[in-house]
Parts: sequence; C-alpha cells; structure tokens
Amino acid sequence: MHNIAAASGLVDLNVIPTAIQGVNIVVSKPVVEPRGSFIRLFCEEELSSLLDGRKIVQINRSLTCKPGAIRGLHYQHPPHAEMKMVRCLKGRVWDVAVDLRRGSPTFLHYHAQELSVENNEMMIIPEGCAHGFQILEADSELLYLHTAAYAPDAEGGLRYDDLLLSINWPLPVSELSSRDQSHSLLSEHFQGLDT
Ligand SMILES: Cc1cn([C@H]2C[C@H](O)[C@@H](COP(=O)(O)OP(=O)(O)O[C@H]3O[C@H](C)C(=O)[C@H](O)[C@H]3O)O2)c(=O)[nH]c1=O
Repeated sequence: MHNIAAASGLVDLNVIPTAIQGVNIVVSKPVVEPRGSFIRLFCEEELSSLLDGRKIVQINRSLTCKPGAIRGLHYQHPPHAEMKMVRCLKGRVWDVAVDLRRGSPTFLHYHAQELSVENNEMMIIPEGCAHGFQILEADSELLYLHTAAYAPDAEGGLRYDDLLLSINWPLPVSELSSRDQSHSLLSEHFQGLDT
C-alpha cells in the first residue's frame, strides 16, 4: 500500500501483509537529514484500515538483557483479546506471531522475522494470535501498542518449545521466566481459539 505522504517526501508507513491473515509488517520510511533522522512509529489515520475502529489503550516497553532470552508466547482470551503492535527500540529481536484462530487456514502456523532499530519494522499481531520474541543482541528493547488493557487473569501462553509449533528459534535459549516455562503444551486435539 503506497501512502500519499511518500509522494510528498513526508514520513510514512507502508504495510506489508504476511502469509498469516492479519499479521502485517509496517515499515516506517525514515527521513534522514544532516541532524540525524526521523521516523513515524504509529499513525491512526494511515493504519485506519488495519485498526478498523480499534484504539490503542496501552503502550508498554520491555528491556531484555541476555542474548537468547525469550519472552512469551502470550495472548489474551476474549473479551480481553487484543491486537498488539510491536517494534524494536534498541538492539535486535526475532519476533514471532502464532495463529491460534479456530478454522484459520494458517492455524498453528507462525510468522517470524527480525525487528530492529535498523529495519524500522513493526509487527502487527491480531486477536487470536500469540506473540513472543527472542533477543539477538544484549539489552534489546521492545515497544508494545495494545488495543486492550492488560488482563492477567485472561492471559494464555504457549511453550516456546511446543513440538506442535516447532518454532525455529535462532539462538540457544538463555533465559525464560518461570511463568513462561510453566505454560502447558498444546493438546493434539486443540481446535483453536474463538475470536
Ligand atoms: C503486560 C504487563 C505486565 N505487567 C507486569 C506483570 C509482570 O510482573 C511484569 C512482566 O509481565 P510479563 O511477565 O507478562 O511480561 P512478558 O512475559 O515479558 O510479556 C511481554 O512480552 C510478551 C512477548 C508479550 O507479548 C507481552 O504482551 C508482553 O507483556 O510486568 C504489568 O504490570 N502491566 C502490564 O501491562
């Protein structure tokens, strides 16, 4: 999708779909000039078709120190299901979205890619998809934009090493929270989440 702003040289956001419906990559085109650079991180108007009336209600940031550490994979059950937009503010991460939607043609498939300060890319993870990441550089920071508030009692989680997902993490896992270690493995009878 080409944005009018690009024609005028203003900062803009380009949306690239992935093989998983609703998992999109937003690329911010930097304006580079003698003082440095400027990028647009988010724009409700430019992303209105993806947001489809959703509002950002919470913005979080995480710092993860040890290369190889994994956070996730998390999602929230309805009525707290959320669209999440994640962007790397420092370092490099390998970001993963897993499709858990009942009846989806890409059920239990995942999209994974590097997010970094250099590539200026943001991943959009829709409701019904789980999110997790592994940091590739020390002290990497992630920014999260959420369309639903944090609801710990509504949180679900996947094990990073679940064989039904077979996620090919780039580094040996160096750190994992006790909570993320304790998620249950998916049953082979798991039919997916209702969204
Ligand atoms: C999300 C959140 C967390 N917290 C507290 C709860 C814990 O004491 C601490 C860390 O939370 P949690 O262990 O859930 O964070 P992660 O496991 O790193 O989860 C994060 O990384 C994965 C990959 C994600 O996708 C989550 O959206 C994101 O929150 O912050 C709050 O107080 N408020 C909040 O809104």
